[in-house]
Amino acid sequence: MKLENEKAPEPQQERNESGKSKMSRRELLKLSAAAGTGMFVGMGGMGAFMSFSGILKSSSPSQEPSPAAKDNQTSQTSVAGSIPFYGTKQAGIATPPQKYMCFAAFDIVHADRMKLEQLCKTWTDYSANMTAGKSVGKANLEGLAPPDDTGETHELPPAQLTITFGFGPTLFRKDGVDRFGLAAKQPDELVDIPAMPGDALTEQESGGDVCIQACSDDPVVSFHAIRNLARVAQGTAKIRWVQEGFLSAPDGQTPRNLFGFKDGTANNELENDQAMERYVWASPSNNPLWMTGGTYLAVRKIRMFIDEWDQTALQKQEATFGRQKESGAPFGKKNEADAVSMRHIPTDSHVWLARGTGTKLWRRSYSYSRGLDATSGDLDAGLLFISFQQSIKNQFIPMLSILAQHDALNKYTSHLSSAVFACPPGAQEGSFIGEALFR
Ligand SMILES: C=CC1=C(C)c2cc3[nH]c(cc4nc(cc5[nH]c(cc1n2)c(C)c5CCC(=O)O)C(CCC(=O)O)=C4C)c(C)c3C=C
Ligand SMILES: [Fe+2]
Repeated sequence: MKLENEKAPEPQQERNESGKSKMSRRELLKLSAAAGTGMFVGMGGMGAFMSFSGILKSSSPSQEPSPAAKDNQTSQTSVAGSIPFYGTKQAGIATPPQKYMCFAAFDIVHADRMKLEQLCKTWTDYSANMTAGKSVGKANLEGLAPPDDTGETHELPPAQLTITFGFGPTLFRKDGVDRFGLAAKQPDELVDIPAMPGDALTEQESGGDVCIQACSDDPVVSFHAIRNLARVAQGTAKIRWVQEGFLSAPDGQTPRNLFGFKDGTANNELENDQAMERYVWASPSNNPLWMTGGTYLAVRKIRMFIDEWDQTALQKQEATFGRQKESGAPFGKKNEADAVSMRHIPTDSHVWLARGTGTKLWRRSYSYSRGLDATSGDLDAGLLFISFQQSIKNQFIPMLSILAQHDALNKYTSHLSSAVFACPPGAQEGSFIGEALFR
């Protein structure tokens, strides 16, 4: 492979980077009862690496929030175990990953800009309530209409629920049509991912006008969020594709993917405001104003052939990633947090290739399982890969392209879904998600 002759960015790697119901779910339940109702350096122009400290933490209610989670605590009273929806940045991006995710891509089913705007208002209101552990809509206790809230979370705490919105390229222009008069506002960064070698994408499970990522520490809470946002959107938007995901790790440790490897380690290098500004948050210099404080989300549903992987020798597994399985340490090092030494890892390994691009992504991926693949008799499982970055064009696509061509991991994976979204900044109380886009 040609890249073997490339000079790896070794010196930089070697640093020691030692209608609004404001009722709580409980209150609603009591009322119901009373009523009798039950690149390689240079590729993206980003060669510098940031120093870092600390390790990626899985979430827990007692945990010190990340810088972005703090942003989201400025304008709203915090309920125990909750992450406020309102804030300068959307929650669910820099927020330490919760245990369960439900991700949905929606199609807007009409071309009425006012209805779209109204939906964004309603989604904002619903999201603020759900993230605070409250029910949505009206209770309809007289029983003549279905309750607005579907009810499955009534006694449950908010479980650190975050709800994150993104706008896809087709919201701005679809088949050459500017359905909502938003075409002029499409950011240059919001470009489609081109076809990659080895892609096995299906159109029905790719793209989408809007995405919603609901993450929490309770699978019912995450599902309920997407279900109720879809329910209230009826007639305006419908789910195009959806995927649930899970991850688990002891507090303070990096979760492992379904190949048994710690996944997310290198996010450490972005856990400081300077690095997040450089690699993740949209740069004001080349973005429309409405994206200030926003970022870009790339998602790939990637099947992992776990049956074949489980027949693969440990040495080969480790060489595929360039990290040790047990400790997560890079080759030639002892600890997970030790600096990667490029000369110790195979040039077709996942880490060598991803790191060699010279850029960084903020990854927030979840494992998924979809039962049995009836044709092969194998488990149908994989990774809903999600990353946030400043540029789809200069960070995500170049990296994906290198990986798609050369990654040893490709023998064990297949990409099934693909989409990109522009995630606007957070909404302030009294405003709504994406408001600046419509002004
Ligand atoms: C386009 C970007 C990436 C895709 C697609 C991707 C798929 C993918 N990754 C793993 C498992 C691991 N990835 C790791 C590191 C890593 N991966 C990417 C990007 C993509 N991964 C980056 C930018 C990095 C960091 C590289 C670095 O700078 O060191 C690791 C190693 C541990 C870690 O740092 O997280 C693992 C393990 C799978 C299984 C997968 C598709 C199914
Ligand atoms: Fe990866």
